[in-house]
Amino acid sequence: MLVASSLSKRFPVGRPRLFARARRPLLHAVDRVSLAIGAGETVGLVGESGCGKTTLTRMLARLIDPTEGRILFGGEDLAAIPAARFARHPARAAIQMVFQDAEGSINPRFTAFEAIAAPLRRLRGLRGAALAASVERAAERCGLPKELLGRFPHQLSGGQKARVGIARAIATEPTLLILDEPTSALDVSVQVVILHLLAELRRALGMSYLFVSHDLNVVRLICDRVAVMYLGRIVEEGPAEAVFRSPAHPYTRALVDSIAIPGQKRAGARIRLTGDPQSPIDPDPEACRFHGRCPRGEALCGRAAPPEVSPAPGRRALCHFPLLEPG
Ligand SMILES: Nc1ncnc2c1ncn2[C@@H]1O[C@H](COP(=O)(O)OP(=O)(O)OP(=O)(O)O)[C@@H](O)[C@H]1O
Repeated sequence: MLVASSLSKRFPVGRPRLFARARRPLLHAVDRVSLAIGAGETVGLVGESGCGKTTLTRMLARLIDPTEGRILFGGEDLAAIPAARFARHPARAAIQMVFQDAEGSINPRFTAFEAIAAPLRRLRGLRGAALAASVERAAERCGLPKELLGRFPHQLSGGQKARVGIARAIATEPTLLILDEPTSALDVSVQVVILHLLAELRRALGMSYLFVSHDLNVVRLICDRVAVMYLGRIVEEGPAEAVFRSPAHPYTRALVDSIAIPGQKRAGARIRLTGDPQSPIDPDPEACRFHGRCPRGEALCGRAAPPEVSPAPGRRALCHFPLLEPG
């Protein structure tokens, strides 16, 4: 349904140069990422802080412009439409985002009703009774009683605010929902309820999800496929269950080793990460980004970009020395 290919985002950093031709250093936040999200599919996106997850999701939702690459959606390359113009594009209603911080993403001066109504007004042109009916339908789907719609964010609990954020995102009946750590600011018990709500909505409305999370156990539970990011690149991708059971990339192995997976024993030695990641500023294009931190790394990894290997059908990893044995 959505196919991103070779998507990159580079930010100029450091002080602007006196001479326009002198190049500023570039921070490679997202580097040649390709990712497909099928209809009705839930794809998880994981990786440590600063690896580029938010930048990638913001490009896919066309909140920021990619430096290069394509985003095919509904037969059109969305990357070719400037972000400023995308605000009025029909696909804007079809791709919606749910943010981590429901509190910060809802205008404190808006009631719950107004927050949910805003995208319906802007993107669907609804007014009056039709607008009220759509707001109430979205709220009801998210388990928000009508009586709460007149309240301001500070008069709502964390769970209720999360429901407002989700209701606002589904109000325009999107086909793709991008969820950026949607439950990480919530208490554990509320997280479970919201995850159930999201699963139910996906089934009822047939949406696709791109689900960004730090919580690998949640990703494993709810995602069909998972993409693992490291320093701007997707280093491994495949069916969530298979990737978590037997990671091919040493970085994925280290991530999986850092969590306890209920009911699963690990064979072989654990991989523990040491050292700091490389700098994302003007990285060496001829080296693996994980080189220096990778326990399987050899001289070749610092000299040659890693090839894409396929450890099994539907799986891919970027590595010179993937772990191909079953975990
Ligand atoms: N506007 C910007 N200008 C310069 N650098 C930026 C900008 N936005 C993000 N970055 C850098 O891009 C890299 C990726 O950041 P991003 O927020 O996408 O990571 P993330 O994986 O979402 O992290 P987190 O999980 O902490 O939110 C980081 O090194 C960050 O400092």
